[in-house]
This record gives sequence, C-alpha cells and structure tokens, in this order.
Amino acid sequence: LPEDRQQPDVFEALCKLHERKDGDSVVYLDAWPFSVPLVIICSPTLAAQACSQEHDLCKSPMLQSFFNPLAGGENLFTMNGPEWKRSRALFNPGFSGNYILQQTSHIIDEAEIYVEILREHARKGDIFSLDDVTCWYLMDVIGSVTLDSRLHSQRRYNPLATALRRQIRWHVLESEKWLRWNPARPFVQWYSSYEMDSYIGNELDKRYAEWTQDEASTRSIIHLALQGYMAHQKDKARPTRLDQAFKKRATIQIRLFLFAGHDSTSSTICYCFYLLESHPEVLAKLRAEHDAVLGSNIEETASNLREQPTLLNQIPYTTAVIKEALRLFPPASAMRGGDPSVQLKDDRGNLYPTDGMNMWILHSALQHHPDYWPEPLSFIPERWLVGPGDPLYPVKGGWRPFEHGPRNCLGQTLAMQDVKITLALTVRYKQRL
Ligand code: HEM
Repeated sequence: LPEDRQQPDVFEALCKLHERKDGDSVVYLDAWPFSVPLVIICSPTLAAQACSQEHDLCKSPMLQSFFNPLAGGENLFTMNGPEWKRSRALFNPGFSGNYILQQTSHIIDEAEIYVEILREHARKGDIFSLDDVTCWYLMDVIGSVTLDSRLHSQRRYNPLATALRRQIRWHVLESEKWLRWNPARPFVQWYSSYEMDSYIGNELDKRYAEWTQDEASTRSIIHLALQGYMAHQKDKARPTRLDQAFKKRATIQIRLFLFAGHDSTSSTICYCFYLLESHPEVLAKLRAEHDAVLGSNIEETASNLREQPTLLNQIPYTTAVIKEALRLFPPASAMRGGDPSVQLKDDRGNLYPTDGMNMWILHSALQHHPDYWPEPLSFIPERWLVGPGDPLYPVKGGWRPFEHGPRNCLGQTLAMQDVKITLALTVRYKQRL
C-alpha cells in the first residue's frame, strides 16, 4: 500500500488476505509489543454482538492514552460504568433530533461563512486544502451549538480552536513523526491544554451568569446540561459561581466534542464533494431534489431553511448520498475490551473467544465487504432508497459509521444535519463566480 494510506486500510487489506472461508470475517492479530492482541471484526453479526447492550463490554483502556490528552481527562468516549451513564444522560437531551433541528439557524450562520470562503477560493482559482478550511468551519459549528460561543476561527485566530488543532498535531504524529522526539513537546501539550481549559472555563462562567438570569434558557447544549445538573442540586443553596465539579467535567466533554466532531464531519463533507464531482449523474439528482424541496433559488436556501428547518427531513436523496459517502469512507471505527465470559458466535455456530483481547470493529472492512454489499466499492446512493427484496437492499447492521448500541455516536444527528446543510448551501453553485 502507498505510504500515506490510513492505518485502517492496512488492517482491511490484512483481513482480506487472512479471512477464513468457513466462518465470518474475523482476524486475530497479536501485535506484541505494540498492543494487546486484537480481534479484528468485519462481520455485521459479530459487530452487533460486540457492541450490544446485552454484553455491555467496556471501552478498552487502550483508548485512554489517545483520547485523554486531547480531552484533558476521562471523557464520554473512554469512560465506563455509572460515571459514563451519568455523563451521557446529562448530554443526551442536547443531542436529540428535535433539539439539533432547533440549532439549524446557528449552523447556517457558520455555514454561510464557509460558503463565502469557498467562493472566494473559486473566484481566485487557487489551490487550497479543503479539509483545513472545512475543519475550521466545523470547529465554529460545534463551538456554537455545544458552548453557545461563536469562535470565528474560519476568519481569524481563535485561541481555543488553534490550541486544539495544535494539540492534535503534536499528539497524533501521523505525518510529522519527528515531533515525537522534540523536547518542547510536553510543554506545547501542557500549554495547549491550559489555553483550551481557560477559554472554555471563561465561556462556562458566562453561560452560568446568563443562566442564573434566565433559568428557562435552552439556547445551547451546555445550557441544557447545566439545567440537568442544577436540577440534581436543587436541595443545595444556589452558588454565586459555577460549581467547580461541573465546570471541570463540562470542560473535558466540550474538548471531546470539538475533537471527536470536527475532523470526522469535515472528512465526510470533503468525501461528499469528491464523490459528487466524480459522479455528475448523482450531482444532477441531488440538485433536482434541492430545487424541488428547498426552493429553486440557491440564494434563498439559507432563509428558507431558517424558517422551516424540517425541510431537512424531506430530502431523502441527500440523506442517501451522505450515507453512501459514510459507507465508502467511514471516518471512525469502534473498539471494545474482551471478557472471559463473552464469546461471539457467527451464523454457522463458530465461536470466537474475546478474553484478554481488544475487539476492533473495522467499519471500512465491514462496509466494503463483498459478502454484504453488491458492488461494494461503487458509489450507489440508490441502495438507501430501495425496499426489502431489492438486490441492493442493505444487509442488517452492515452500515455502522456511527456504531450501534449504547455507546453509539452521541453527535450523529448533529453531524448528519450539518452535512445536509452544507450540501444544501453549496452543490447548486455551478460556475466560478
Ligand atoms: C461524521 C461524523 C462522525 C462520525 C463518523 C462519528 C463516529 C463515531 C463512532 C463510530 C463512535 C463510537 C465509537 C465506539 O463505539 O468506540 C462515536 C462516539 C462518539 N462521538 Fe461521534 N462521530 C461523528 C461526529 C460526532 C460529533 C459531531 C460529535 C459531537 C459534537 C461526536 C461525539 C461523539 C461522542 C461524545 C462519542 C462517545 C459516545 C459514548 O461513548 O457515549 N461525534 N462517534
């Protein structure tokens, strides 16, 4: 494989080479001393069991060393047990479908700036990194929806967004391995963390002050979380300053939302553009749907959506395009720790032990597997619109870019909504202007 392929591609290739013919697609890999042994799962049946409520398997401790420096501590992604349940319950209402629909206007505010920036590039005809521009855009969306704070990082320097992007660069080290040995690394990481915590802490203090003026305010996800938290504290006297325990927990989760949400949604938008550009017949259908549902004048789309956000629930072809992009280019995967009492079982009755291992549900391998998908590598949005009985009808549990089960993606509705809005505001521009 070429050197710059993503890590999961290597494992997908490995799975293809080594899968057994008399059972489901699973590979056991002992990568000692780099990791505990892995069970790489590329089968819908086994993935569903590994992520099920029934087994309730823990998030692997291996994830902590990756996620915790970015989030600043134990976070929703890595926590387990009652602590995770409490935090998830606090943030669930803010990420519900209805609530995210109410955030449409905030998302459009940021999307309009993104569209302006893309059009400026189109006018100049220059070469630029679409992923970079889109990542800043998503930082602004997530800052606005979760923290009720407009970061404006698309247009100017913002300490929070810049510190997080710097933290990722010095932590992930995919393309710049030399950074690992740079003696300044611990200082840069400490300072970026400090900058993020100070910025979010200040914003949280402001939200608390606003909230004490108007307790019914539900303007952003953080307001809802604050409301939920304070409802549990109602027997105690109202503190004049924001409760420090809440502040610490909320800061970590906001850092996680920014990290987990910006890059994944950005890559989905970029791949949608790539696939639409290379499939003009799909692009034509998408434009026709937008003309019919969102109004034929693209300049009025934003105001139409602000007035009627539910229009976003009436564009099935757009949803199919995004689902197909996420099938071909899933930005994430899932991991669970094994357990001595849990053996996975495929449809032929083969048993797969998990004790002492980490299960890696490899979304790319599963979503490209020819046993589950006709024409697995072709971009066919129609497979999401046909009924049962059609050869294209997707296999149950085969599509899992956001995972399923109790640990599924908290931000999936926000991500889908944001990609829909972005496509609605961009794909009908036809020429350089
Ligand atoms: C296209 C965009 C996205 C994709 C493909 C994606 C994918 C995923 C996946 C696969 C998981 C589960 C991982 C596992 O089971 O180990 C997950 C969890 C999570 N995601 Fe996303 N995500 C996206 C966007 C977002 C956004 C926008 C946010 C928040 C703003 C977000 C926040 C989270 C959180 C907090 C969790 C942990 C949930 C828990 O364990 O309770 N994600 N995501």
